[in-house]
Amino acid sequence: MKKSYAIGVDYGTESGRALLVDISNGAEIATHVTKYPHGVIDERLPVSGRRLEADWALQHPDDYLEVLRQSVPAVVRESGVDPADVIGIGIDFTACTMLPLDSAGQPLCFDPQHRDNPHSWVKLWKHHAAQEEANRINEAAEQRGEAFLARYGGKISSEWMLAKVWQILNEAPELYDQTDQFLEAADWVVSQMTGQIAKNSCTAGYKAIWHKEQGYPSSDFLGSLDPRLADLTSTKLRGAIHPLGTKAGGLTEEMAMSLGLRAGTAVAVANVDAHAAVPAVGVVEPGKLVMAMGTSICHLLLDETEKQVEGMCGVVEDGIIPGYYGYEAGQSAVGDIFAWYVEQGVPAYVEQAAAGIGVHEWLEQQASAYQPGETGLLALDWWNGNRSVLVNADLTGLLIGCTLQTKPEEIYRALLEATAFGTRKIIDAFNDNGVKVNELYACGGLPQRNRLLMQIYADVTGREIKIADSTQTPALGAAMFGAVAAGAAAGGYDNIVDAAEQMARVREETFQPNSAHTAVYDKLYAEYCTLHDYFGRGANPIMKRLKQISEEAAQPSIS
Ligand SMILES: Nc1ncnc2c1ncn2[C@@H]1O[C@H](COP(=O)(O)OP(=O)(O)O)[C@@H](O)[C@H]1O
Ligand SMILES: O=C(CO)[C@H](O)[C@H](O)COP(=O)(O)O
Repeated sequence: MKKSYAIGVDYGTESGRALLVDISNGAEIATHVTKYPHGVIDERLPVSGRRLEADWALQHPDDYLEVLRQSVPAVVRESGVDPADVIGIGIDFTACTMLPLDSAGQPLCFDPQHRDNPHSWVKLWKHHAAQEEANRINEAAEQRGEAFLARYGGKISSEWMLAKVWQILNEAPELYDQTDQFLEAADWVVSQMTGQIAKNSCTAGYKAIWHKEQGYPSSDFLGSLDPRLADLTSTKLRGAIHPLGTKAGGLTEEMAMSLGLRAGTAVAVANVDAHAAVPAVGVVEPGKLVMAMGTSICHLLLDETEKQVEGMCGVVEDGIIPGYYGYEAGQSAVGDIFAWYVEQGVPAYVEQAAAGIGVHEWLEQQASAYQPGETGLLALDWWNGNRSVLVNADLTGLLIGCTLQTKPEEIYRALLEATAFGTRKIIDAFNDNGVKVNELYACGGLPQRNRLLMQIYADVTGREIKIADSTQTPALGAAMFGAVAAGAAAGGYDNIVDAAEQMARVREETFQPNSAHTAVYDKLYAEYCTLHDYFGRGANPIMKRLKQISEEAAQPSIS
């Protein structure tokens, strides 16, 4: 029987990767990673070298096209598959990662006239400089009793479209005026593949406060924030929004040539990275929490009903799997915290000792020798703010319990544990509000790299954790949506549930909680909750004040 293939392209924070899979069984035939040439732009703008303020995180849109140009031909070449047998392609992306476009659909930062303006570039999901706008949106929505707020856990995040758009309007009104459309980078890349914009319901629902029946927030509400925003959704956020699995179009001749595929190959509307991972681990029903664990963690869960959960990022009907309400929560930094410690925190002797195996691996080995609680350390995992349940990017990290005897591996262990406590907080919030979490599934880079981390998560949450078989789970999910966009008649699938049945897999080995460890972690978690509430909910916002003092002292030069 003739084989059909699909390609999934996963756009992460640092790199993009393409995965070519066999549609009949999900077998992964070839994969290729392209590091973004400009990486995360958080210090200086490309070309002009202009300095950025704290909390900025930008990207270069051409880096996304570079991933297509490099990684797609590479997987076709390596697999030896006939391009005619590649019937669908899907992409998933970090979100809200957004950019301003001109009337030809091109990024404003490509225009030499605008490129020295930081607001003309892609604002990456972890750009947190719109916290002021997020706070004002939340106050106004609460005062007016806006119904949408409850769907987002009571607070809109600075990571989202409206906060980012409003920051552009506030700080660069002339650039706002020059913008024809603000688009998720995910939708922009699809538009470059197909020659037309087809916005997806996942980013719109989770990141742009769009609702299937109610649409966007009213122009009355937006106008109350700023009269210039009143027509935002009918102008700069205009455009039909399509359900996941929809075919956005076919590859253009030019794109097909550059990718080494056939013109007209079905392209699916884009998806969010973490959300694409859910069907890729075979989760298509309630009760199973999927953790996409990498730089950050996104927690995804399905349920039959729409409930209010404190601090969740959002609940969107059909947002992950059609027919269910999809819930998202998250931690804004996880792997990033460990990376920070490895890069900024360890003494030279650790680097020397780890020379043969890598610093993460050495620290993991050493940290494994400790029992839960033995280090006497406790940390708050807010190195990049708190996305759930406090939804406050002004919060910062904390480590207590250090003595003159504290060792680097103990700090590393405390950081691993802190992120696990952050996840437990999220699980508790779901359970307490009637959205049941019975099983845990993990995917992303971390479960493959750090066994101690996964055991700590099992112990802290008291739950078994199943691990994705694929090392490229979001890309597999994106490829599955590519197969759905192609349709069963063309050799793909008619819906994502059918695709998941054939193409998804988890490993046989799971991480089981150790009940003695869980008992100790219960005590530490109670202490974590005390710190969490004191620094995160208390009337005394110490962390915010420290940030203000630091910003005043730094006197940034951005205009
Ligand atoms: N052995 C390790 N233990 C813990 N964290 C690690 C280890 N190796 C890499 N990391 C962290 O994993 C993160 C990258 O995760 P990955 O899933 O590959 O990327 P992304 O989130 O961009 O998709 C980085 O933040 C890195 O610091
Ligand atoms: O908010 C998101 C999804 O909703 C981001 O896409 C996500 O947190 C980025 O993830 P990572 O870089 O860890 O893959």
